[in-house]
Amino acid sequence: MSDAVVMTSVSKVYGRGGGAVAALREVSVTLPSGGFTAVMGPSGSGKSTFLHCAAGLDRPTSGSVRLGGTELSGMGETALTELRRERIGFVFQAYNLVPSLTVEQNVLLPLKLGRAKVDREWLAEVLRRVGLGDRARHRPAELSGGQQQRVALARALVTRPEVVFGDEPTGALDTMTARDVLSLLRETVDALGQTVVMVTHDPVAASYADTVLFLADGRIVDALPAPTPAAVADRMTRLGAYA
Ligand SMILES: Nc1ncnc2c1ncn2[C@@H]1O[C@H](COP(=O)(O)OP(=O)(O)OP(=O)(O)O)[C@@H](O)[C@H]1O
Repeated sequence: MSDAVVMTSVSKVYGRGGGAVAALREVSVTLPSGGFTAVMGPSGSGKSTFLHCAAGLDRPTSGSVRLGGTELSGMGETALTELRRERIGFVFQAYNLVPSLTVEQNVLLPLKLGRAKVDREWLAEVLRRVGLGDRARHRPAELSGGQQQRVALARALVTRPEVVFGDEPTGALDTMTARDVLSLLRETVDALGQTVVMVTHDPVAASYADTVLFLADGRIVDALPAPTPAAVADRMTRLGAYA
């Protein structure tokens, strides 16, 4: 397995002087290509900061982040924006769909913005995989929350990104719908070899991953392969997350 993301001694400090907060402290980790990694930890442990630094949405204060061999630190804003658009997919808790556009137009948005050619066959396959093959001309308001998140996932996949990053992608969904979306993420890893990195608070959601990384106070303190919901919840309890 090659490496999708390699972080070396990544630190992130917000603010300065007495009010400075160290959100990440010397984090070094390799996220394997074709793997599904979940990131958990107590509130304020640095999960979002980790995801944002790994995905080039935020810059570390020090350390190195490499995506498929490309060093992100030192890249200019324009190059970084282009890299995110072409090589990374995002799924957030809020679906961030454009209400006036159809499902298909929303999914095609990253390609239009990047002036990239549309591969109609791949578009059809992505829509079919997320179960929206017959909804291409619908608008977001005509869809359920779970369906809207599946549109967001299709939009993330359409550029064939090296990594899909999810920040609480199922946070706004009810339990059954969340499982649907998680199964779909799992399937993109198993069937398409997609690399997925997801921040979550939910031990059940984390159990869909190959490995769970645990953050505490800005450090990776544990990694759990082949996670079960019970094992994840147990580690979280030991980190004091549910105290
Ligand atoms: N823009 C910012 N300015 C200052 N401090 C920040 C900023 N963003 C995050 N922090 C601080 O950095 C630390 C890590 O925050 P982060 O959002 O990464 O944690 P998290 O684990 O994602 O938390 P949660 O689970 O509550 O979303 C926290 O102490 C937070 O208050």
